[in-house]
Amino acid sequence: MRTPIVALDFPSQKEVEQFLAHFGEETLFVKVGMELFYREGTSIINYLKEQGHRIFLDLKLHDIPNTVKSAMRNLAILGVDMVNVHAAGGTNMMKAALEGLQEGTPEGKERPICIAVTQLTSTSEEVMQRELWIEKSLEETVLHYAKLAQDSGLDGVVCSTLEVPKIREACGEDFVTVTPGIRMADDNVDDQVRIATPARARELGSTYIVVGRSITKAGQPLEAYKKVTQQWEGTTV
Ligand SMILES: O=C(O)c1cc(=O)[nH]c(=O)n1[C@@H]1O[C@H](COP(=O)(O)O)[C@@H](O)[C@H]1O
Repeated sequence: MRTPIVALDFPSQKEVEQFLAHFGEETLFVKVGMELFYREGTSIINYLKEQGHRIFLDLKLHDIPNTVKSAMRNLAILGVDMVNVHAAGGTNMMKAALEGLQEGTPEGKERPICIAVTQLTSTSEEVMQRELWIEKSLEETVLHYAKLAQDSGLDGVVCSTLEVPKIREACGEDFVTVTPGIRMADDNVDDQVRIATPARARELGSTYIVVGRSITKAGQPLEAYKKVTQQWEGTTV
């Protein structure tokens, strides 16, 4: 069964527990980001693991290679399933991230999947060119960063669904594409720019979708989760 990765963008464990209570015994693939991790630290990871959830720890590391390597060694010890870096840190940093993860992964356990953020889904081509002084098109830039990530040995990238077909073509079917910026047709767009529905993400070939507010801010989170999952699985459009 395909499950969306649910972004647990909550201020503390209390709100996480209230949210997860809607799901009863069901285990999810969840994402812990900066907001929650900076408040609760590693205890939130241990709590979610004890409940049987799979975890994407989204801390988007971006620093000098030595610092990223040491940080990744510590994240690997936590036993999470997926971690990420910013591809803008360059190939030496991405290779160092992988080395740190390999060193920190406990004996007999699998190394967490390591992916690189290409261009945030909240970034438009116009802003990227005007503010960041990247002159290429957004699609070319994302594709270039994806190739850098692959050359560095990473398992995949975070990108928008819109860039997935080109990445698949260039990097192959096994290269993981994790796509946030997912919205149901009548949802608020909020701060996202490069968005798509779960159905469109399936058509375009995303490996995983990340869904936050469409589920976490819904009046009935379980219902919202089911609707997203059905579109993502292709049982509804
Ligand atoms: O790395 C990420 O997860 C990420 C990368 C990106 O380019 N865009 C993006 O939205 N995200 C994360 O995905 C989640 C999207 O949340 P919603 O916009 O509420 O669905 C947030 O937790 C973001 O931090």
